[in-house]
Amino acid sequence: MSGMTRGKFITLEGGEGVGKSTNLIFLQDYLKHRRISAVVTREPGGTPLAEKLREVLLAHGSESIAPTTELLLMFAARAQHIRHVIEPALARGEWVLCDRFTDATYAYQGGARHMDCAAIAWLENLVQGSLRPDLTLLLDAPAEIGLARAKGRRSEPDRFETEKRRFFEDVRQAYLRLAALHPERIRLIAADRPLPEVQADLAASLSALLK
Ligand SMILES: Nc1ncnc2c1ncn2[C@@H]1O[C@H](COP(=O)(O)OP(=O)(O)OP(=O)(O)O)[C@@H](O)[C@H]1O
Ligand SMILES: Cc1cn([C@H]2C[C@H](O)[C@@H](COP(=O)(O)O)O2)c(=O)[nH]c1=O
Repeated sequence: MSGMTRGKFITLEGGEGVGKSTNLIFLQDYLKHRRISAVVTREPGGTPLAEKLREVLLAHGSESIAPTTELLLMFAARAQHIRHVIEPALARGEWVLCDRFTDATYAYQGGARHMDCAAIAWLENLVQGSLRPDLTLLLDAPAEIGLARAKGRRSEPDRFETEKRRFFEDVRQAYLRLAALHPERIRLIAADRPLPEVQADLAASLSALLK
């Protein structure tokens, strides 16, 4: 048996354009300065097959994707990601910084598509076993702020980004309910502030795990 200490699993969550990708890079640098190697990855995606599923999930196609199909594809991608990227990295003692994970499924498929949360919980147990994030950093901002930031960045909105405003408000409320339900794991961080302020809070949250 190896005496290797298992790495920590950190997820970043929040609605569209709140700053997850930007701040993942910041957190990777923060850890690097403390000599902690971290794998940065994302969902849906993170392996070649999971990235193909991401393309299917985000593309506009002639055939609409049923909510159940969407839910199952999210978990199919996650199963690959856990098996080929997340678990091996944690077992090697590396940290994993992941742009979205299962809280996104509760927020988008549960909160906004109104899929049954008990079904999501069943799939979560099937696909993840006992794997849960050690810490989740939830970036919170009014939907219109995140959508405006995302619009400024990309020319073509993806399948989710063309949903109606109500969808993103439901996503935000579902995330806030998750934060209230799991205060021991989820740190709520106001993302509608200048980046240095957001990053000071992120660093403080992460530093608690380094003690
Ligand atoms: N606190 C902030 N203040 C102002 N602009 C910000 C802030 N954080 C991020 N941005 C900018 O907003 C845009 C979206 O940020 P980013 O791509 O990191 O968001 P995201 O949450 O990863 O988006 P998506 O959900 O679409 O993947 C980028 O142009 C980024 O530079
Ligand atoms: C993991 C996960 C993601 N989604 C949605 C949320 C976003 O709209 C897209 C991913 O694109 P982004 O670049 O991260 O914004 O997928 C979801 O609906 N359910 C999930 O479990």
